[in-house]
Amino acid sequence: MQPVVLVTGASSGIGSALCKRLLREDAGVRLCLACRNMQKATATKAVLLAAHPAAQVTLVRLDVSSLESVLRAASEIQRRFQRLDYLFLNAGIMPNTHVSFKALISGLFSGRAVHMLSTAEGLLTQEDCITADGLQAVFETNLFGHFILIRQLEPLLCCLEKPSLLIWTSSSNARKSAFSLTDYQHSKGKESYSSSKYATDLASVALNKHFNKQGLYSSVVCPGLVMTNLTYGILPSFFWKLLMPIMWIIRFFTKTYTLTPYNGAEAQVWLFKQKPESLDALMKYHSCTSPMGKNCVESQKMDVEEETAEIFYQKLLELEKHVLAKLNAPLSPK
Ligand SMILES: NC(=O)C1=CN([C@@H]2O[C@H](COP(=O)(O)OP(=O)(O)OC[C@H]3O[C@@H](n4cnc5c(N)ncnc54)[C@H](OP(=O)(O)O)[C@@H]3O)[C@@H](O)[C@H]2O)C=CC1
Ligand SMILES: CC(C)CCC[C@@H](C)[C@H]1CC[C@H]2C3=CC[C@H]4[C@H](C)C(=O)CC[C@]4(C)[C@H]3CC[C@]12C
Repeated sequence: MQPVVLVTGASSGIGSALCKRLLREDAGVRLCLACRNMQKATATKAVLLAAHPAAQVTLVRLDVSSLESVLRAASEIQRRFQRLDYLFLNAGIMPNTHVSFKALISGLFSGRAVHMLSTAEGLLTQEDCITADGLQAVFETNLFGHFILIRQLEPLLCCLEKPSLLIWTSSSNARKSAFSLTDYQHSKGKESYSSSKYATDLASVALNKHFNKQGLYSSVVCPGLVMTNLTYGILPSFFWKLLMPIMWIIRFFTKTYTLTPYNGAEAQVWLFKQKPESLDALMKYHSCTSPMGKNCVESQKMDVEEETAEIFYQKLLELEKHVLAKLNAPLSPK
């Protein structure tokens, strides 16, 4: 039986490149693109089919920042498929981002310049907003909408005979100090992106603890710095034009400047080829690119305590109960 693969945020950037690469790896995969914008999704599907005319590619409408949309998409997916082998939790936002040029300039002359340029530590702040569900938008999009999707799709994901794999797109911008268990939606701070990506790392660790015995595994990837709509949104386009030659030079100092969506998807494609049971729950898998453009995957231990991951997981379950009750929806599908 050909594997069934669902990719959220497949309509552009890393998600779209991932879909192309998965079909190149195995033209028989049954790909489902879960996207909020069906026009963009249809265009991506057409590009995929142009390269692989016999491929099985379907679309499902999914807005991870709307719980109603997540529930609707989950029941549609359950209607279409009997199981899911890989679930790529890739959709994400980094809205209204400001760069601290003061921190950038002083950082460039410090011993931590390369670290700063690969993690953006101390450089970025975001203005977040509240969704129609009453949740912080970055938290709901990057983490919680995906968490509810997983919970709703449990019947398709949990099978002892044939394990399934969740693959979260995290970031090297994920930072423990940006996250707080008492404000896990990051309503009070200005680093909602860092916080939400650290939250994905915690969630992945906790999901492994709770679901490995049911045949479901979870992993985290870092695509590196990739030029996509998300990054182009940070600065005006003329700035990026000026910066591009510098970005290629920075590649000589760090492997994390993967720059193209194709390169950024390296770790996701690598995970697709691994046995879920063979992966280490506490590792993060990084896409890396050499100055000459050669790709590889490197693993690094996450800065996560299992106890914190468990407390956070219990908080997510509480929030799930609360929001589903508000929507009159059952906790898990029949
Ligand atoms: N670019 C980078 O340097 C890095 C990116 N990442 C992560 O990679 C992931 C992909 O981002 P990237 O490819 O860079 O950026 P893009 O903006 O190109 O892609 C983001 C994707 O997520 C989708 N999306 C956003 N919000 C929602 C939503 N509410 N519901 C459903 N889909 C949504 C977008 O849909 P639409 O096309 O409709 O906008 C798009 O397909 C993100 O999680 C990002 O945080 C991590 C590290 C580095
Ligand atoms: C090229 C430099 C001389 C100037 C560029 C300054 C900034 C605009 C960028 C420097 C570091 C960049 C980032 C680093 C990490 C990325 C992270 C992994 C991610 O998930 C999203 C994008 C990044 C935050 C990215 C954004 C632009 C920089 C801050």
